[in-house]
Amino acid sequence: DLHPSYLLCCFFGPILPFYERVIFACRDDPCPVKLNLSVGAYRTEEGKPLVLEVVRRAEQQLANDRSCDKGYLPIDGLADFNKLGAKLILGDDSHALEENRVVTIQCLSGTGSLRVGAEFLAKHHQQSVIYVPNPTWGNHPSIFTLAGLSVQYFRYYDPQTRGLDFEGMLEDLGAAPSGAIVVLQACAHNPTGIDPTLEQWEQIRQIVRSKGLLPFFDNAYQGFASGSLDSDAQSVRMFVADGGECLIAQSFAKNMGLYGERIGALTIVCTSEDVARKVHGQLLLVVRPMYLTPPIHGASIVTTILKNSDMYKDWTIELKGMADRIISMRQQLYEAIQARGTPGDWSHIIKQIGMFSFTGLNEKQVRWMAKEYHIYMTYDGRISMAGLSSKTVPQLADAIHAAIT
Ligand SMILES: Cc1ncc(COP(=O)(O)O)c(CN[C@@H](CCC(=O)O)C(=O)O)c1O
Repeated sequence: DLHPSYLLCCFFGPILPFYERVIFACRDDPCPVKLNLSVGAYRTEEGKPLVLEVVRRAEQQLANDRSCDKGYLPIDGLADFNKLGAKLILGDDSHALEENRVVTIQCLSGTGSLRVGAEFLAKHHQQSVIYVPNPTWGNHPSIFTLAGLSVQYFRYYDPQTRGLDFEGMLEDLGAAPSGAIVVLQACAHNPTGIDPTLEQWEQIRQIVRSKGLLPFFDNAYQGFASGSLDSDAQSVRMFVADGGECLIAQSFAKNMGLYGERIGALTIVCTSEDVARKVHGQLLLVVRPMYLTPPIHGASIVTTILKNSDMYKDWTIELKGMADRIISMRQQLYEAIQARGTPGDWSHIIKQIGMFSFTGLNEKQVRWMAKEYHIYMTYDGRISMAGLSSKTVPQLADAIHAAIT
């Protein structure tokens, strides 16, 4: 009576990526003070998931609206959601929007947006090679491979400096075949927490355009990195402003706390209105046999908030509160490590941005910390800063100090 996953492992190798094994190890750990820093989901100072107040108000408004029903949405989702979501990432003054060169369809959060975009590209784009950062979000290779694309990597992280390997990145993008697709994380890079500067983004844009590469932005953390929706959209808007094509996968999981509502959107910026119309038709042919139409509730919440200026403002305040708490956790952890005199330069903890910090701890140290200190992070040394609190910072700093010395 072998567990099904064991059988599958026998035939297909370990079906659980390393971080899911970490999550199960943490779940099965009976220690009352265990600390789970492995999943990119926001937690409050009390360590609890957060439902934004503005989300609760939007849901209340929807519940009271007797005209709301639970009928099928169109294949491309809630029209108002698509329109407002596109403006959120592209900006109110986007020329691409004014020229009707933009196609946006509601998808199943960021992951679904990436997958639908990948399936579309596998079917219609002349190049099936897709370049992703090394390292990148653990799910990217599977999403693109299963869609039929061939995954390659470009250098992104320099373990020596614990910073961006910018020269290596430019060199690898420069060597990519013309037409290749390039995945760019718009902000708050997962797992490194390292983002290019605006000047570096401009150099990336120039090489992408000059080589005729197709940018596919993964915009999972807009507003969550800096606390500003517009600042975190600058990389995307820089590319769209030049009139070229790009794809953008959008998620409201983190920035609106709608993880389980699975609400996101795929936007494709085209070179003309006519191409946009044809792309829209082809996207419907991808979605219909995949999941027919997307879910209504999450889209209704987001639309209610984005449509109402007071709710939108309240959302930006709560969003900045989440981003600021994470920034404060970075500062507190850095100071606690410094106070312990832990060997090495730990300034990357405060230089990195967004949900994650790439600590530089190796797998052996990570496993030791799990065993001896009941602290769980992904084996590549990535910690979710959102999982920390002022109370648990000392526990982590002690564990890091012990693992290093
Ligand atoms: C860069 C990036 N893109 C897309 C997603 C997918 O988000 P959606 O919920 O589909 O909108 C994540 C979530 N990565 C998190 C959470 C989940 C997971 O990977 O198991 C993480 O890396 O912990 C991400 O980090």
